[in-house]
Amino acid sequence: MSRITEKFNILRRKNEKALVTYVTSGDPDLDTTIRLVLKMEEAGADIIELGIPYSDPLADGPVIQRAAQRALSNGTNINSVFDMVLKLREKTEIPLVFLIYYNSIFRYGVEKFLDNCKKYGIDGLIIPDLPLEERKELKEMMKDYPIDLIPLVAPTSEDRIKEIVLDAEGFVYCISSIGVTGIRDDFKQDLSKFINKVRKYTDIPLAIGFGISSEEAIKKLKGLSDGLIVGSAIIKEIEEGIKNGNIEENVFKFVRRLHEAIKN
Ligand SMILES: O=P(O)(O)OC[C@@H](O)[C@@H](O)c1c[nH]c2ccccc12
Repeated sequence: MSRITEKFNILRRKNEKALVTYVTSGDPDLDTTIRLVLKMEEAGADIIELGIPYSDPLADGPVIQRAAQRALSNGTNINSVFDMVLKLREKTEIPLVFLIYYNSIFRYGVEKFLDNCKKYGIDGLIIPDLPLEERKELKEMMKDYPIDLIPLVAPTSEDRIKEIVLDAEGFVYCISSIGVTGIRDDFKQDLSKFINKVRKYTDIPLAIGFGISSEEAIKKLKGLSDGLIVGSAIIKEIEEGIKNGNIEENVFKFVRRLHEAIKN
């Protein structure tokens, strides 16, 4: 069983929801990313999404794009991220999920990439630009790897939802609304309808992401799914921290508040 599935099982037994937090690897540098992951875990994050910075991130909003720019400008690449993960894995067993564009995997070499994910202890992959066709191929290649391929599903037709979540592993990433990532917080009334539709076709845990940036939003949405994902709002805390020299403290306090909101 993957670390991700194990985590959701433990939480489910305690009747708790998962807090999933996102950071871009190498923003502002990889040593900080290590400390941030450990701080977020200490503050109560259950699963960590690690972004691999990419120059043409079509699903990313401006905040995450800025994070990628900072990471790329200090030379962060897939190999240096793997080195970082190796160091992280000496210190934590928290489930780690890569958020990576397919283009990057393809250029790196799919098999080499999967081998390294396994070797360094990456538990899942979220690939925003993976077409359904390539997905089948990748899925086939991944069957001997202990890595979950986590699908992204947006509000769309029921047939499409069914097809996307059919062979989901780890969790299903439910996109709260159409568009790019970013701070939004005005969720459509029919979000629960969409989540129920997804629920009809899979027993895998569901996590909602896109636009969740406050304790209020967490309280409003936590009843709908098994987990909630926060990205841009954390990057904003990092940006504040870059200005003030207290990145880790900012992120710790913010994630702690999100943790309180989701658990109570
Ligand atoms: O930033 P937000 O709105 O809080 O959404 C999470 C999101 O940033 C993170 O999961 C993510 C980062 N890059 C992505 C690309 C596609 C889908 C999701 C993502």
